[in-house]
Amino acid sequence: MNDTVDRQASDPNVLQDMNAEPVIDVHLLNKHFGDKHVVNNLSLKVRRGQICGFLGPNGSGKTTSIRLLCGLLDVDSGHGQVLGHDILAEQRAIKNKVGYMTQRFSFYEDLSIEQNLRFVARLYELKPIKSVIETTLQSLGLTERRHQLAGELSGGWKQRLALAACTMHKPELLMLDEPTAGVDPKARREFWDEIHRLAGNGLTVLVSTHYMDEAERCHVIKYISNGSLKASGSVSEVIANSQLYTFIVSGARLNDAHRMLSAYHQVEQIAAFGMNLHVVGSNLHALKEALDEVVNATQCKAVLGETSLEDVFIQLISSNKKSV
Ligand SMILES: Nc1ncnc2c1ncn2[C@@H]1O[C@H](COP(=O)(O)OP(=O)(O)OP(=O)(O)O)[C@@H](O)[C@H]1O
Repeated sequence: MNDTVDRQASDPNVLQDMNAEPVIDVHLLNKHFGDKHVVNNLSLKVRRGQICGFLGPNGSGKTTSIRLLCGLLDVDSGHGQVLGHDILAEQRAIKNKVGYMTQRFSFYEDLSIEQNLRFVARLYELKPIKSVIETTLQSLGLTERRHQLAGELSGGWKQRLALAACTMHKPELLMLDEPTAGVDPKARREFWDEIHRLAGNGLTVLVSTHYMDEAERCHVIKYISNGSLKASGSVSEVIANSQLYTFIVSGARLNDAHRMLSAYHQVEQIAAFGMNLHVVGSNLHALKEALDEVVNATQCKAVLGETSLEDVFIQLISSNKKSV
């Protein structure tokens, strides 16, 4: 394979303009529901054309933050701009320029793709309606299925219809809330190819996901927990900043190695991956000491590997649980 293409595919930042103007630039946002502090001093900056992955455990406040940024919910405090509009005073202007795909995007199942799109086009008062629908059908490869009922579509085609519906008014910012939950890997890959194509044309995308492979396809990621930003940057920056070390352990007595390693406090994570164990810790010296003892006792082999984004997230989730 061509080296340049390969490098660009694995590092989306190669294609990024880090000097592009910020599309989301908000500071110290807070939102409570009753006595629950759901968004906690959250500051975010996302630049034009970036695909920003929004990650965090269930209930960490991703959906609520997206709704604050879209202008669908009022912030309790904080300030900033989305697409150059004040998030406190100009929510209507923001709503008009944002495409929002909710977690459970719903269609009229007994209407066709085309009829569903016509319904959305009327809501947005898009004109001329016929050509808007034709262009949308064409750009998302839906033309041949235009008469198919939405209720009969597979998960992947439903997502494509949802994407068509939330991009047909030509938003400048797309907010996608777990858009591919329950969609098969091939359809997810196609969906992400489409997201990259849209971003390549200047659309900015904020997308929440629990899938690590999707996080790795983002230009930047923001990890939140309890409504606060805990990690931010490109995938490689977030991994490097975690200062975690990962050893790959293999051998015939893997179960014994697992059991023994569990007793060491310096071993912060152990996870089985096929025929190997991934053993993670933040103190390299102490981790090596533990591994030396276990390797001697079990005749297993331990080699320093690469820390994955998943290792980092598991660490962030567990460290947050300990501090709560
Ligand atoms: N309208 C509401 N009223 C009261 N509590 C709410 C409301 N909306 C969200 N919450 C609570 O706020 C917290 C954050 O929810 P939110 O949906 O923003 O998290 P999330 O990170 O998107 O979660 P998930 O990954 O599960 O979708 C949760 O505890 C949720 O129950």
